[in-house]
Amino acid sequence: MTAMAPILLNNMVTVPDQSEYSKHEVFHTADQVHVKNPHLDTMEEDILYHLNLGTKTHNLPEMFGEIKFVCVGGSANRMKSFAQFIHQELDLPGSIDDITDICEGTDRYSMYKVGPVLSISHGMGCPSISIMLHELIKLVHHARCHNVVLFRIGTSGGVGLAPGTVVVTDKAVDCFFRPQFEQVVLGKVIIRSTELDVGVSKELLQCSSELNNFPTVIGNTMCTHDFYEGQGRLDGALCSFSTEDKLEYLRKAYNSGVRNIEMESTVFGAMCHACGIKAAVICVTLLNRFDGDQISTPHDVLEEYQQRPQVLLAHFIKKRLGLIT
Ligand SMILES: O=P(O)(O)O[C@@H]1C[C@H](O)[C@@H](CO)O1
Ligand SMILES: O=c1cc[nH]c(=O)[nH]1
Repeated sequence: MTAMAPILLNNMVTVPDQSEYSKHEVFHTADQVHVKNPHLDTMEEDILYHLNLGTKTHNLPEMFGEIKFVCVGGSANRMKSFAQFIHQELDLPGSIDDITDICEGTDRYSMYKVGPVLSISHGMGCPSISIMLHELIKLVHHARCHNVVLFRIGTSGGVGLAPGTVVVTDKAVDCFFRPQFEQVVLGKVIIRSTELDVGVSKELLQCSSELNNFPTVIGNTMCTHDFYEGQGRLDGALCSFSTEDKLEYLRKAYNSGVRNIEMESTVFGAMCHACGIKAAVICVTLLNRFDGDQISTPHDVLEEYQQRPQVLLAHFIKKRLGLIT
C-alpha cells in the first residue's frame, strides 16, 4: 500500500485513512479480523480492562471462538433484553435467566453471549463506543473468530420520517455530511472512511420486506458529538441559534440524504472498516426532528420502537443460520 501525503486542513495535519498502518500491515486470512497494531504481537498479555477480560486470565478462544454476530447498542438493559430475545428466537437450550453479564466485574459495559451471538452495551457517544470497540475487536481477534459481522442497534432522531421508522444506514456521515470520522492521534487528525457493508445492508432491507411489520428505509445517518446543540435542538441548557437556523440545517441534512441522527455510527463504521469487519447500523427513529426536539412519546411506545431493530436483526441472524428460508 502506498502512503498518501498528509493534507493541511484548518492548520492541522490530516492524514488519510490507512496510511498510518502501511509500515506495519499485519496480514490475516480474508475472514479474520485485521487488528492493525504491531505492538500487540510483542505483548505477553493483553488486559481488556473495560471488559474485565484478558488473554492470561481467560481462555478467549474457548469462551468466544464460535461468535459470528456481534450486536452493540447504547443501553445495558437493551442489550440484555436483546440477548434474552435472541435466545428465544434461536430456540437455544437452557433458561433466559441463566444469561449473565460477562463483564459483571466492571460497571462500564455489559456483555451477554447467546450461542453464536454476542450482545454488548457501549454507552453514549463516540468516545464511549470507541473504547469498547478497541477491546471488542481485540477480543474477537484473540478468540480467533471467523466471518464475524458487527451490528449497532440503536435509537435516533428521524429527519423527515415518521417516528418508529427503522433506518438501515447507507453512509454514516459527520455533522458536515461527510462519510468520514476524524480521530486526533499524537496531535494529528487522522481521517478514516466510515464505509459500512453494502451486502449486509441489502440483506437487512430484504429481511424487513419479508417481515413487513414496520417501516424500514435506507438512508444516511448523521453522527454528532452532542444530543442537544450538536443535533440542532432548541431545548438544551445552551442554545445559540433560532428555530429557522435549526430547520435550515435539518433541511440541508435531508437534502444531502440524511434520514436520522445519532451519536456513534461514524466511529463504529470507521473502526470496523479499518479492521476488515463487515458492519451495519440499524436505528429506529423516536421522533421526527422537523416536528420537535423533546422525546414525549409514552414509555411503552418507545419500548416497542426499540425492539424493532432487534426484530429485524433476529430475522437476519435466523436466515444466516439457515433456521428460516
Ligand atoms: O444506542 P443508543 O440508543 O444509545 O443511541 C442513541 C445515540 C446516543 O447514544 C443516545 C442518545 O439518547 O441514543
Ligand atoms: O434525537 C435523538 C434520539 C435518539 N438518539 C439521538 O442521538 N438523537
